[in-house]
Amino acid sequence: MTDRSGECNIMKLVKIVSLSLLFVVIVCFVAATLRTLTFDVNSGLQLAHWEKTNNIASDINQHQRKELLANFREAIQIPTVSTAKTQLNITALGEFDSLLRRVFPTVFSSHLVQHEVVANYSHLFWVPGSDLALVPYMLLAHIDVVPADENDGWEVPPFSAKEIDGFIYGRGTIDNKQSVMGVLQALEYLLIRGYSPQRGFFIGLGHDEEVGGLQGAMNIVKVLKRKGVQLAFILDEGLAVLDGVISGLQGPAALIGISEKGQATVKLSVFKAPGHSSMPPRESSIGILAGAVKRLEDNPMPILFGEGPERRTFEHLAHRFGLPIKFVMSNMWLFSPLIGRVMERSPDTNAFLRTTTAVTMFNSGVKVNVLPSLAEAYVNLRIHPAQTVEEVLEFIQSTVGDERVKMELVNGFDPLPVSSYDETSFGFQTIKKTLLDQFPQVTVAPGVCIGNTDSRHYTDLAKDIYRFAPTWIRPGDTQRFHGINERISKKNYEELVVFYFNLIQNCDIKELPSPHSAGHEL
Ligand SMILES: CCCCCCCC/C=C\CCCCCCCC(=O)N[C@@H](CC(N)=O)C(=O)O
Ligand SMILES: [Zn+2]
Ligand SMILES: [Zn+2]
Repeated sequence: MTDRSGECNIMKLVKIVSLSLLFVVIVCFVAATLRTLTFDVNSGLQLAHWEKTNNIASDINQHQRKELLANFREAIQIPTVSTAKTQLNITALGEFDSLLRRVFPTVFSSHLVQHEVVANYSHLFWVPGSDLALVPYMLLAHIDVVPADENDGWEVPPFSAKEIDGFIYGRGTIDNKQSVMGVLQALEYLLIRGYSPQRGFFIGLGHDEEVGGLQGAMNIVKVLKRKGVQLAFILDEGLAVLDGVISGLQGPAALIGISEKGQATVKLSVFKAPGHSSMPPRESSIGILAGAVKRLEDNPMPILFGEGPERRTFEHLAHRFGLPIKFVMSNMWLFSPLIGRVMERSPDTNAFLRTTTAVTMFNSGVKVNVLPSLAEAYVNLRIHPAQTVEEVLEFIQSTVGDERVKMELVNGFDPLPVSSYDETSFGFQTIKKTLLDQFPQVTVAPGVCIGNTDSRHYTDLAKDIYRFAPTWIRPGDTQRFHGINERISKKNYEELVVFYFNLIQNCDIKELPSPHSAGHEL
């Protein structure tokens, strides 16, 4: 027996020995893997001497400022809601078509622009370039929005486009009418100012993205395939400029989605013979299913942080963290488990770490005194780039661990391929240059888009697909996607118009400048 103080000393000794051992293990691990500890993996990403292309200045006068905002507000006021594949608001989609033709008269009448309506409500524009040797690119956005119920806690009616403190509120303001209107407004102003492109480009506006894009995006892709189109790159909705969202990061970060997570919807069901509620069995179909769902929530999929391209995000951002986080972020190969533990605490950062499991529908029962025969639940999973649909299904089966619960894959697809983002990547570097010219304070990094986009249907047309719009997201804003009080500042909407205005002109360069030449830092 040791006395109380002896016990403490022994504990202290054990702690010291354990810590020393841990230190030795880490050092050995470092030596064994023969890797160099670093502070910055983003150094050297510098390009210079961009061919001058954007000769048309992007200044916006007072009249245009009013005009572009009025056009945007009208777009928000049209409830182009998609509820299910067969439940689209076609009246609103028709109205939206008329709005586009009315507020962008130059786009619809210019001899430089070819336009066709696809699958009744989607739009495809083609602006041929003067230099046929330059491979065209494509800008994507979607017209439809998810439903919005004023009673959920909206400060203003969700289709009112009302302004509060410099923000326009409404469904679609950040997902994704800001891009639809921003791209066409930029093209309208470019054409009015006499622009004609050297590199041709397409614009694709889907009308059913929120329910999978099976009509809009898929038919636009068919049209393009028939024409034999191949694209240099595609830019669609997705990630954004995050300002104050990543804790510890100095300054805002523009995350350009170079991939997007996969998705699976799984139906779980339990069947039991119905009966009188006065003689219930020990377990009901609802009880069995509730248990299965609870086990899924209690046992999240494993943290895979560092095993997919999300690792590159933090390596690119590392130099914008203070010590010691900077050191940790620069050496993800060693510290990713530690970072994962911290990031899983918040839903938006957790989404980058693992395949997420969301129980989104639960149905059963028809009457208070009838034991229901059937209980059904739908689980929506967003698949981390290092996993597949098949692996996710195996995980669900073993976690549920109850043969009475039937599992059925409703639909699913694996994570999308990773697009290039190195110094020779035309699309990535041109988007990045456009961003840095406009927002020099921003750090640009590749990222994984946690939601899905229409661009996933375009993989046969382009090797490089990017998911990004320069929408500024500040703390609290991530919940506005598909949530209440979706909004964008008037200033930010103007910035989007300017971004697309400059991006289109920047794409006219024949090729990227060679890396490491002196000058403008990317
Ligand atoms: C280190 C990272 C910090 C975490 C910050 C979170 C950043 C959030 C920024 C943007 C939100 C992502 C929204 C992506 C667009 C989603 C588009 C969408 O809603 N798609 C639907 C429909 C479909 N096509 O499946 C979806 O359900 O995903
Ligand atoms: Zn969207
Ligand atoms: Zn959406």
